[in-house]
Amino acid sequence: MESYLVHPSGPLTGSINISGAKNAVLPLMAATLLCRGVSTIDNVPQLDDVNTMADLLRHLGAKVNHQHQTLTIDSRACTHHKAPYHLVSKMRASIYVLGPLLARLGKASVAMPGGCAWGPRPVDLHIKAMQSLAAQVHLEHGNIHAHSGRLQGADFSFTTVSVGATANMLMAAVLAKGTTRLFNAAIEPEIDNLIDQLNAMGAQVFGKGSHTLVIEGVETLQAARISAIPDRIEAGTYLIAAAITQGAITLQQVEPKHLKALTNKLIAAGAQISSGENSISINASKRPLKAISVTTGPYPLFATDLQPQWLALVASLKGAAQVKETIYHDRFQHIPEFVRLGAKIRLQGNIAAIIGNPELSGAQVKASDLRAGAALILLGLIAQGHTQVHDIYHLDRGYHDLPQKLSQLGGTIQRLGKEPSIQPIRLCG
Ligand SMILES: CC(=O)N[C@H]1[C@@H](OP(=O)(O)OP(=O)(O)OC[C@H]2O[C@@H](n3ccc(=O)[nH]c3=O)[C@H](O)[C@@H]2O)O[C@H](CO)[C@@H](O)[C@@H]1O
Ligand SMILES: C=C(OP(=O)(O)O)C(=O)O
Repeated sequence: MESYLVHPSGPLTGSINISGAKNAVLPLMAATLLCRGVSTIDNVPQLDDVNTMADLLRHLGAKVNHQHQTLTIDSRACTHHKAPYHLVSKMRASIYVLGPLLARLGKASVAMPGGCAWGPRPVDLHIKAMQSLAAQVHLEHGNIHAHSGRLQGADFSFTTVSVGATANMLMAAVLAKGTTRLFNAAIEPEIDNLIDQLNAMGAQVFGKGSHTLVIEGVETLQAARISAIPDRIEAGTYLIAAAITQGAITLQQVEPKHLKALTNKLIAAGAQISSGENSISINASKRPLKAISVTTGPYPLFATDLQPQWLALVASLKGAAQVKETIYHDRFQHIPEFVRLGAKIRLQGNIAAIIGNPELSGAQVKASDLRAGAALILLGLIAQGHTQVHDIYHLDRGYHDLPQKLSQLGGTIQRLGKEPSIQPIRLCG
């Protein structure tokens, strides 16, 4: 099992480019199933999750080619409707093929993605959404089996704001007969990116950026070309890396407005932030930052995917703060690993109370999931001695060129080879 050896760094400095967003690319890839043609997606990072989705699309009959940062997906021969466990179990986002397969083939059989590293992640809203479009759905032997004639437009209200269920429903409804109205839809930038792609394919989706979406179903869609938006979570991780090391860096190829919730908190902590059209600079070198509390929430609130990294920051600063998680109440598997490094954190329900400790000491730790792994790397950059982060396959899911980008900023993390160890059970990503 490979690991990263993280060397303590001084303040990070310099400039890096941010990659395309994993969480945008995955639904964009699934949506290519809705047409019979050759689709192109630009700004696609080299990530394990992208490879997994490519393998899944190939399994369904597509030809997928990823060169440099461009993906071409030829979905003309997609006739298979089964997304098997060995692929779906690698990545929860595999559920994104449910809507497109139903819309295209009138049938889909997708293994249940199950729970993730930090606790339950239900798919009930995805299923109810498909049922509202007149699909018959039943669960058997760990699979979601769905079939339908042409899907029928309907009104559907999400009881919880769900990025994944909104995306799946959009992809199903664009080819449904009649009008679909979605209430309490997610407004994450990745949803807007998907809507742009669907409309470029000939779909009629209205209300982008609002919680109410109206979809006028069309008979067919054509292949289109779309670029994935910049990865706001990757960008946020590097901004926090600069903050934790009291550095000053610039990120290029970002969308500053997608990062407002984070940059506002960084400013409140005492960092200087300046934004260009597609760049953000942070300077955290002027004075020690203050520990600031955050509460996660759906966009445009503070992203849960930046919660472990923020928790790492406040764990290393003088002062007390709270981190409240409202999206995934159990997303705190990283705390015991932080504690190994000397962090002082008490968890009560979905609130972590932190007393900062600027004197952290390096240790052997384990990435419990993707962002938890990123947060441990950040702590390793400032802990005394070395920190070895194990189970880094999680990081390969979501951080393109992590060692190279950190090294461009003056940090050093070294990928260590496969040492004999017990193979972990890989849940849904
Ligand atoms: C590939 C991808 O884009 N993953 C992101 C996506 O995950 P994902 O799309 O899985 O997350 P959701 O937005 O669906 O989850 C939001 C909330 O809705 C609940 N829920 C969701 C679906 C459902 O059927 N029933 C239900 O109750 C979840 O338990 C959670 O409490 O959004 C999350 C929240 O921003 C991020 O952490 C993930 O990085
Ligand atoms: C949790 C994440 O991804 P996924 O939903 O694919 O597990 C993430 O990107 O932080």
